[in-house]
Amino acid sequence: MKKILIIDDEVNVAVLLSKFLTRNGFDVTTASSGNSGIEHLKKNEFDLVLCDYRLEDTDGREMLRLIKAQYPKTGVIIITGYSDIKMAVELIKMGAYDYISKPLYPDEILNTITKAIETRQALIEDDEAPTPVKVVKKQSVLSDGVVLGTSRASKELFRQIELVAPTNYSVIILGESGSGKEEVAKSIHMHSHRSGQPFIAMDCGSLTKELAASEFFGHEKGSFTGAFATKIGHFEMANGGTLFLDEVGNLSYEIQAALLRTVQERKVKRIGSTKEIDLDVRIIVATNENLLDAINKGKFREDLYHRFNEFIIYLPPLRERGSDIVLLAEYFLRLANEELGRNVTHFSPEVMECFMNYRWPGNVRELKNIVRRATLISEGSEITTKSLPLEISNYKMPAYEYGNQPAYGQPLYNQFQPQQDHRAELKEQRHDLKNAALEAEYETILRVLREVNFNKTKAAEILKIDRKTLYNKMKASNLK
Ligand SMILES: Nc1ncnc2c1ncn2[C@@H]1O[C@H](COP(=O)(O)OP(=O)(O)OP(=O)(O)O)[C@@H](O)[C@H]1O
Repeated sequence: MKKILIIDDEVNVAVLLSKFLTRNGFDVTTASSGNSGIEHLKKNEFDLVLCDYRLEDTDGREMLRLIKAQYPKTGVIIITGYSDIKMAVELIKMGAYDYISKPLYPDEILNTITKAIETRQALIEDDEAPTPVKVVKKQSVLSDGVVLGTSRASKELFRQIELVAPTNYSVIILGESGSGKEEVAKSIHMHSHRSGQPFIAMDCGSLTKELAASEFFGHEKGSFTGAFATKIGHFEMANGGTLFLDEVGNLSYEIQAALLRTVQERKVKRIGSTKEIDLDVRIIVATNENLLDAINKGKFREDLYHRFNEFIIYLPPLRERGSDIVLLAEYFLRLANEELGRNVTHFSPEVMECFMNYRWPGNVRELKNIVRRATLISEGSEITTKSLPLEISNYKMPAYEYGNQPAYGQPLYNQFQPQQDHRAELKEQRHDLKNAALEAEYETILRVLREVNFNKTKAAEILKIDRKTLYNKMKASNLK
């Protein structure tokens, strides 16, 4: 039986917790002060200590320091009366397994305790003593296939990811389309203690009203016409891990209400089932629209917004990320070479200058795409301006933005230089009809996306397809 020590000077809380944990199969000891807690620690070996932050004779930080020094394999969870992200991060860095704030939810406590004990067990088996919490890697370029960038904006972004990742806070990521919001969400997940659990991404923009509930909560076979088989919802799939809701502002008001209930109660019921499933899911949402505006217009629920708004990350557009453009372009060139079996080694200085000047309405997604196409159609080892679409190679910055110095070390690119569009050549490489049709579809989608600044809702309208179809086509042709 696993042994837990509760240190809390609020006797009612200690008694309630002790009864609840005993009922759930733990061997519980309580102490009403730091000193008596220390006495218990000297006499018995505990798997876990649940320690209140404010104690009459000491505080949670001191207790944590002492336990980590003298009983390094005992897990510590700190309980506080209010939620404070800075303190949470500090305690976790000092070696606390987690930090929970009052009011205490039984399921949350049980989940956290179980995980803390499992982690301790793994540590004992590996015969390792250090903190079970993963520390975010401090490298500046690549982590998990994500270019972290070296611009000031990227460094600040990284600092925020590092701050929030180890906590259980819900996060809102704000940023233009294609700026890398999903990559940020993945980084948060990968650097949290949930990294071994699923990361499930949902594009809320492509959910139809009819299917949304089923996608979120799942359904039982036969629960409505068309429910031919049991379906597991995204909440259930993400259990233990992170659920990422992209373009959350597009959800209907009704589904927002159901979402709020699920998040508050931490339980989910498949449609057509009476069985409640306990949930331990961290939620990260992303949006490229102003949710406060949506709240004012009655399109987004304020209570749901506050549930999500425990931490906000603003992701700057690519045009504001200076040196990152070079790093990203070089990274995408490597990816494209691998994917297409090419050996293009570098960009000409003029290309880099175009990249630095262009406004990138489609952000990182557009850059990735442009580099991939240029790699495909380039003839030698260098990507020159001939391989860029005219709108990029001919892009001229407004004079007030341009300044007098070349941006990338070499003479300014002459915008009147004759341009050759190699897309015709690319088409010639495609011999069969299916590829030609796909190529034409790709060109049309890309052109429309550019026209509407990569707004997928508008693009789907112009292309006369629904958002889900657009989303799938973008994914299939590597535009996503
Ligand atoms: N820092 C990065 N490193 C490597 N690839 C990146 C980075 N940021 C974005 N990308 C790539 O750019 C593309 C767009 O990124 P992502 O889907 O995360 O953007 P988004 O902001 O979520 O877009 P949307 O608003 O349209 O959902 C993806 O292919 C992604 O892999």
